[in-house]
Amino acid sequence: MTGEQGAGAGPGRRQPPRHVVVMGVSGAGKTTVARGISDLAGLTFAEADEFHSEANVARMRSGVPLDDAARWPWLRALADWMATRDAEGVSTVLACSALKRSYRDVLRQGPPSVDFVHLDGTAEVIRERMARRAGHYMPASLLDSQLAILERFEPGEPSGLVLDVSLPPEQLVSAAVDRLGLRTGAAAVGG
Ligand SMILES: Nc1ncnc2c1ncn2[C@@H]1O[C@H](COP(=O)(O)OP(=O)(O)O)[C@@H](O)[C@H]1O
Ligand SMILES: O=C(O)[C@H](O)[C@@H](O)[C@H](O)[C@H](O)COP(=O)(O)O
Repeated sequence: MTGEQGAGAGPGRRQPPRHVVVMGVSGAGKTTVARGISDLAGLTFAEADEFHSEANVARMRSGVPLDDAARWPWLRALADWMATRDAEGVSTVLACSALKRSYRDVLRQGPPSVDFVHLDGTAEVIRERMARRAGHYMPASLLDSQLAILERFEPGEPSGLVLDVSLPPEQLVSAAVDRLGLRTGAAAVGG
């Protein structure tokens, strides 16, 4: 599906594309929720993990956390991806850790506007999910370093939506779509 429908485009009533980043530590449910938003609201989905260099993936696989220097080119590539889709009139939803304010600010430099949804929850719930998840390069041992650097939305930062990871995925998806006003029908009517 493309973002045109999700953006509520109609003849003479074209809405600007929307860009949503579902953020949080590894295992929080970003991929699950971002895919659900894509399916429900018609935004084009991307997985930020797929933008990492081979060197970054090898580093995480070996249990060494990324540092800022390893993340800046990755974040700029993600911002560019959103900006390019925006220029095409396509709305997007990205699953991306975006753990620090400065990382989110790089993403905000891409398209004209970005909405963040933070999937926040306890280390216990997330650790248990990571342990059960099969076939992913990210070792559960890196969760501690992710939680240590996580910066929640700060005063003075453009506000974002915070959702509790312990809710079922469908509830998280519909809460995000409703609260961000992404429902295809609603957007078209409002358009
Ligand atoms: N809200 C949820 N409730 C229960 N399990 C979930 C929920 N969201 C995701 N999961 C499961 O937790 C694991 C991690 O989810 P995933 O979407 O891969 O997280 P992330 O992309 O943030 O690393 C997966 O096995 C997924 O099926
Ligand atoms: O900045 C980072 O350290 C990585 O991007 C990291 O945050 C991300 O979580 C991994 O790529 C694992 O992927 P998942 O978040 O999908 O588990």
